[in-house]
Amino acid sequence: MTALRPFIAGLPKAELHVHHVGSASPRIVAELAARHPDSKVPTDPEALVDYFVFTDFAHFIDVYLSVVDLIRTPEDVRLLTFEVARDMARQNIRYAELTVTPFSSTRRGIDEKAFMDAIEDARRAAEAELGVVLRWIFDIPGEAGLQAAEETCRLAVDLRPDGLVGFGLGGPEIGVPRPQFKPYFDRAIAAGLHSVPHAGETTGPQTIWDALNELRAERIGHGTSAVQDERLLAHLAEHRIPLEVCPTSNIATRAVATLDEHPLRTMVEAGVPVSINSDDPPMFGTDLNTEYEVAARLLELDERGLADLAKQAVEASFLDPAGKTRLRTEIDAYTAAWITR
Ligand SMILES: O=c1[nH]cnc2c1ncn2[C@@H]1O[C@H](CO)[C@@H](O)[C@H]1O
Repeated sequence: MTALRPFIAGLPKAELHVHHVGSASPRIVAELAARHPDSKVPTDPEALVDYFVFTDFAHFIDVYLSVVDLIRTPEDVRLLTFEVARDMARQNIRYAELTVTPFSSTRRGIDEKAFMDAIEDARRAAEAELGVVLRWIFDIPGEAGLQAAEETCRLAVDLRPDGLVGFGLGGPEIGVPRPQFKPYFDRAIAAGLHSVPHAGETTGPQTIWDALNELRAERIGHGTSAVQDERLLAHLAEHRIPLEVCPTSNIATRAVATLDEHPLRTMVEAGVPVSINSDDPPMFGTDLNTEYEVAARLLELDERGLADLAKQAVEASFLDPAGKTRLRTEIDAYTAAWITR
């Protein structure tokens, strides 16, 4: 723990890149695993720590999907979503755009309307009872192909829950070229959704160019390999396209070898807007507060620098202008009070 930890813990924060099922705490995962004993997921929270050690990105996705398989009823969905918000409230996360993969649930037989009701019910309860504002990004699980794309697009456009703001693309990048998803992103964008695909997490900068040019990305999930292409960094900086950076995730999935080699600093020095995120926090043994500590170390930030980072996430969010102003004001007031205390 660093000296900045208490400041970070109380800092009002927004999180833009965090997966729904990937946010399930060990307690919830263990509870669901006990409920569904045919699963290979351990029922003991301690054994889960070992289960969540990944040999590479493909192994991570296998483990992730085994946890996805524990979510089988609308009540599982509602419980998971509300509990995720509870963990956010404990960290003073005021606003989160949660990446939800409805296809994973509907293909397992959860009724699509019941699924939407479950997340919306949890969203309203989280706002009223915990003061956490949730919004959804529906992502295509890339490994499931165009059928998943079609289904995710249909669910997003036709069922469109009130909290839905964005359309994304997750999963592996190797063997899953971004351009094939263009028609689905076109439809989602025409329906008023923001385009936020993952790109450049496990493949090179061309994937990020494809996300920008073909999928009209407004933000990039990860974008780690952008630093391999100076022209791309300049483009992201000039067009103010933020990267959703998740440092510990990149180490856990072995997308980046060590934290000291993480390219966050190069991105910031190139003038690219960034937000700091936890991705799948319990699976990576982290949380957003820890990611802010990591960022403070990599970028050599003090309290004001951290407050600026928190405000960059607000800026990059899909909150309405009044909501952005409110959260920015809260961050400034908190920081001023801390510094003059
Ligand atoms: O870091 C990540 N990168 C890509 N996909 C991820 C990550 N974390 C969780 N998912 C999830 O993996 C599933 C399979 O495609 C999707 O549900 C996606 O949201």
